[in-house]
Amino acid sequence: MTPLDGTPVLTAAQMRDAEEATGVSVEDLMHRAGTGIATALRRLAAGREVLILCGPGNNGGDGYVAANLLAAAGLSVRVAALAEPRSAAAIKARDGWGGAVEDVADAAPAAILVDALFGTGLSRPLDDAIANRLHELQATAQFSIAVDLPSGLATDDGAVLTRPPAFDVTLALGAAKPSHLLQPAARYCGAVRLLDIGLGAAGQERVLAAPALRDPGPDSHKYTRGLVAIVPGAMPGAAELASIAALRSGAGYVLLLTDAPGSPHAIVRRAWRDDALDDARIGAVLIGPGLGRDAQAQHRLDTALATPHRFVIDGDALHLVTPDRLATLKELAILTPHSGEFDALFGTSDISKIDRTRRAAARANAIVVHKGADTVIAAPDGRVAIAAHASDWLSTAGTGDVLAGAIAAMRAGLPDAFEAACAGVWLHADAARRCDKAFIADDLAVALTAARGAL
Ligand SMILES: NC(=O)C1=CN([C@@H]2O[C@H](COP(=O)(O)OP(=O)(O)OC[C@H]3O[C@@H](n4cnc5c(N)ncnc54)[C@H](O)[C@@H]3O)[C@@H](O)[C@H]2O)[C@@H](O)CC1
Ligand SMILES: Nc1ncnc2c1ncn2[C@@H]1O[C@H](COP(=O)(O)OP(=O)(O)O)[C@@H](O)[C@H]1O
Ligand SMILES: [K+]
Repeated sequence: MTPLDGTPVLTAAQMRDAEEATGVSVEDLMHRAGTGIATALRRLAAGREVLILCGPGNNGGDGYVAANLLAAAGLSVRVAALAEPRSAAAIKARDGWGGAVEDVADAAPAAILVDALFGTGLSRPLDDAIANRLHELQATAQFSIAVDLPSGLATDDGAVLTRPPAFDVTLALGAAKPSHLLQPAARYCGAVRLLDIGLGAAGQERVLAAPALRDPGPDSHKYTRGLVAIVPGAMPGAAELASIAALRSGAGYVLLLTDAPGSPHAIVRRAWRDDALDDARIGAVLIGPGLGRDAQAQHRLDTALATPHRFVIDGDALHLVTPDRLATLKELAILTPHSGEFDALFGTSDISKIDRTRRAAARANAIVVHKGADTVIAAPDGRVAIAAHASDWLSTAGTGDVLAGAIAAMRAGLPDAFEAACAGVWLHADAARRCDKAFIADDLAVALTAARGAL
């Protein structure tokens, strides 16, 4: 049982290919999966009675294998099935289970509920009776665990076919799947842990991992640490938040282009002029937070984009550019749209958030940080990182400005724009986890120092 950070994310089809590529039989893979599940369950159950619900496919097969191993280890375990197993491997797994098989419809509850009904093979909504029974048994359990995926979730796009109960833990077999991370599905998974079954798969999509950042050394000075220039506009508070976030993420110098006074004093303030960005020491320019969408905003944006800097483009600025204009920038820009800004810039579509974000990155030749409770980061070269859920308390004004500042600091210090975007999203999420409920964006910006300190 390991955390998902940095591991590949595979669709159902990619899982099948990866399983085939191992050359290992379905039966042996099922044995590996069942062994991993049984090992995890022994720890999670801590001696309490376990009820494993087995479906007709290989997910159910995994459940039978685990049940058999747990019983052999002396644990109190019962099995309840929906229907007869269908695949050869699942039939063999059921035959290997020596105990009784109860009917899910009238099985008595247990302290530990294990959902091995459906995994990556679910193709349509569950029958109401099955879904209701799953909810009843989960509600009376002390602890609930889903094998591979909570039954009712689609695998590839975060869709909920039938609403499952919210599980405490989901054991992802072989690799994370998009629905472990994408909403609305991800909220039903609880803590997701990976069980290794020996797949060698590595696609271009990965779960976001902690960045490897270098601390300053004896030769460092404020400019080598990265100079971030921030272009404010109609709502100055947003640019102030971004400035604090950039400093507290480790930027050496933050230049806020305003003549309005403010704190902290560590922020260098200078009035905007059309030549304010003519400084080769500038490592990244952030424009968008609180910019407004008036003529002044458009002028500042056009003036800024005419310079050869590395840009982080957020908020209002995303309404004042086109993908075509972005694609002509000299340096790879980082765009940080929330879903409304994303739709305005790239249009709406039904495909998964991962595919939409990847296409947008290719279209604008930019790094796209598609925000939300399931932030997806994509690069034009095809790399994709998906952030594990951070904190629902991030849904408060100004947290996006903080993210933009953190990313700008990373962009000023790192040559690879995708890695910079990933590092900023990681710091922002970690800062949120360090804050109490009902934190405000100012607290989040301050918590970036601790998040940076933990790396
Ligand atoms: N294929 C392999 O080599 C391995 C698969 N593993 C397990 O197998 C799972 C995938 O196995 P399967 O492809 O058999 O899929 P599932 O076990 O998810 O079940 C699919 C079966 O249920 C039926 N079905 C789909 N939706 C239904 C619905 N709403 N109501 C009733 N029946 C429905 C399908 O027709 C199919 O027979 C993975 O999630 C994982 O748990 C592991 O054992 C590791 C190895
Ligand atoms: N429910 C949630 N769970 C986790 N993160 C969230 C949630 N809602 C919003 N966020 C994050 O909070 C930030 C909000 O940004 P944004 O919508 O631009 O806000 P603002 O413009 O007010 O700063 C983004 O980083 C987003 O990913
Ligand atoms: K399941």
